[in-house]
Amino acid sequence: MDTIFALSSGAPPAAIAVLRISGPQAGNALEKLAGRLPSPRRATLAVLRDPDGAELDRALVLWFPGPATATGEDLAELHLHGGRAVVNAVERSLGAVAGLRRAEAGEFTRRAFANGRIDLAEAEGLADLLASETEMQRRVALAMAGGHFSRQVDDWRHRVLMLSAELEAALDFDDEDDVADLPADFPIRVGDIADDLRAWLERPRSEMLREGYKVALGGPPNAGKSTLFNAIVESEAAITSAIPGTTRDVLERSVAIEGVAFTFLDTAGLRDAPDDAIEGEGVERARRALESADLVLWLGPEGDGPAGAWEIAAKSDLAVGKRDGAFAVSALTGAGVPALKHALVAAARTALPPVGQAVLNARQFGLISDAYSALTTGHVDPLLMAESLRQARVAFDRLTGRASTEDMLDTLFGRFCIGK
Ligand SMILES: Nc1nc2c(ncn2[C@@H]2O[C@H](COP(=O)(O)OP(=O)(O)OP(=O)(O)O)[C@@H](O)[C@H]2O)c(=O)[nH]1
Ligand SMILES: [K+]
Ligand SMILES: [Mg+2]
Repeated sequence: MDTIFALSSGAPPAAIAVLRISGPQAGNALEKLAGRLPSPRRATLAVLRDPDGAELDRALVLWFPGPATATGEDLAELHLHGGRAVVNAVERSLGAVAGLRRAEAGEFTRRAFANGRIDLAEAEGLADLLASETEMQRRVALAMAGGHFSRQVDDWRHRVLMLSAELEAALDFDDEDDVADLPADFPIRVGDIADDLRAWLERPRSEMLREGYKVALGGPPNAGKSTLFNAIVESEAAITSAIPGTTRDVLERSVAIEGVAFTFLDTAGLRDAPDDAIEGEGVERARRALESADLVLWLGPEGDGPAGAWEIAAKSDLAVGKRDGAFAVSALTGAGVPALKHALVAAARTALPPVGQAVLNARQFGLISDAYSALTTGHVDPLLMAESLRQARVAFDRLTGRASTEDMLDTLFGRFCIGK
């Protein structure tokens, strides 16, 4: 097993740069640079020297003997002065120690997983935590990284395992030529687990957190969609003009409002007889975008928008289309825009997971669905039921990584930066 090292803090220059070393040679490497091995788990001031004895830096060093460490291996940390040349020089000296090499992306975390320090669901949560950009993403990722979901999966797995064991016992006990019956309370107990799974399947999904709450602006040409879009995303992203049919492609902008992630879509004006084939294609794309959105802001005639759309009375400064039940906004003066944004945040929050609640990503959703299908087949034959229970257990094992493929691990750990 190689010993790996990498810069685990941000890019220099910075006040401090943290280099991590993990693996069987970590202690040896630290001793070579610092002259001696400090007491475990105590920050110690040390002069680091290269193999020729020349001073590299004066640094805080930490020594964590394995296996009770973040990676499950011997681990050392060097807190250096965060200059590019300092980091380069120390990395050069580490590279010269036999058995040491630079870490690949996510390799520290992968070792933590391989050594059972974290499970797969926690690793996924960690990846999301590092990638999180909004307050809401951070909180959900933290809940996943904290093992809440993993504990839940372990509970399901344990319950299914108990049922399997009881079933095996019942099958063994039975006469060879007699047909065994399911224990009486079985359907109820299997159903209880299935109900739990369904509750998780009904939760909002993590893609929604990552991509944000999707809001599309729709309506006839010149309704003021692009101008309102620009006002909401606070940039001149879309071209606006007095010419109907200005917007052709669907334009996307992701922004966070009050800590909630949104993706806004500006679309071509809908009309039945477009000027040309290009506008016609634009109208097609607009219709698809409106269908795909979580919410549509409709800037057209009352009742003409898609079901569930919010009616927007745009250009309120002109006092043309004022009407009840519609948001009056003027993208030109800004009137009504803050109120609209506020209402959007409230709507997004109800559609997004509550604070601190863990959510499923696409992979987890698929596996929970598999387990759910296996447990809702309604088998009364004990042998078939035993097989269903086994299938559910396989899905649970894949969730926490008890059973996982190399491909999947490569994909997951490749998401991390080097040094994590
Ligand atoms: N007075 C006033 N004019 C506005 C307002 N919003 C947009 N306009 C004008 O309305 C015209 C059309 O605006 P756009 O934002 O291009 O309208 P659109 O719905 O995106 O149009 P298409 O992309 O062609 O479908 C432009 O001349 C804008 O300046 C507003 O709030 N008040
Ligand atoms: K226009
Ligand atoms: Mg437009």
